[in-house]
Amino acid sequence: MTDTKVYLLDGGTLVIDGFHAFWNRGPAGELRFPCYAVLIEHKDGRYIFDTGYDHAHVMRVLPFEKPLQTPEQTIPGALAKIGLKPTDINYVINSHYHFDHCGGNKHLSKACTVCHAKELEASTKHQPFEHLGYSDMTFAPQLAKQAGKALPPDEPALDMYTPKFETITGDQEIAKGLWLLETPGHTAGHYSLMVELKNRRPMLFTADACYSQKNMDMNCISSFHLDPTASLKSMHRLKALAEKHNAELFYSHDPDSFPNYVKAPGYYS
Ligand SMILES: Cc1ncc2c(c1O)COC2=O
Ligand SMILES: [Zn+2]
Ligand SMILES: [Zn+2]
Repeated sequence: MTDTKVYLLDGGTLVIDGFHAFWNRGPAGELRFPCYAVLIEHKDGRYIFDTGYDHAHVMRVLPFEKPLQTPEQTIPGALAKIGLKPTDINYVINSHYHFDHCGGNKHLSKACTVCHAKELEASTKHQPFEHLGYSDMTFAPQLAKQAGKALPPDEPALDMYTPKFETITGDQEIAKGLWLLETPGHTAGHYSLMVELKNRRPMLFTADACYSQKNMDMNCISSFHLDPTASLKSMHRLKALAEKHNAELFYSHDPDSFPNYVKAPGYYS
């Protein structure tokens, strides 16, 4: 059996204010942080966990987040760096459907889509204050049309149901050693991912349940959440899971840790 490999695909950066990164703590001021996708080469297929943001979408809807993204930091560009095409991806799993985690889904036309049932529902039926988060609906054009949500005028729409769109609930081992773990609060159906590997400690990808090591150390959640209390509980769950499984935590938006992460074409196995 080929060993599972994990590639981190650099997706460029965005800017938010320090009071968004560290809710009600700050300090204020621009904080530029990384976005990335996780590619897992597994014996059962190629999985991508989160797909970063679409530059054109951010410039249209949230230009104040000052996106910086080179062609190599798009999903097609990042995959090309390791000799793959978007159509080589068999599964795309989103931790949640905020625009900075699903902007690249539209390229993955041959991938089965997997998400938490509550997250799919939230993508069109959410609180008014979540409208910016759920502003990129290119991962689910059919749902966007039904909900009267905007889609880009000038690009071919993905068929979200081809080859398959699957919703799940609860903690699930979706393939040997690939664990989706419920960490709600930031959004209704937020998932974190733990990958068990042959030659190193498990990798526990927090997604937006914890932006950075500093958030964890300060016991301080980020902003943009649906339920702050649940969000804090999920951050504590991640800390406990990391201790229980001796897993290494990989944060979604940590400008201090990200430079030390091995990025594609390098990989973890
Ligand atoms: C990076 C970022 N910026 C804005 C929002 C989110 C983000 O992750 C989620 O909901 C928002 O309004
Ligand atoms: Zn988010
Ligand atoms: Zn995010």
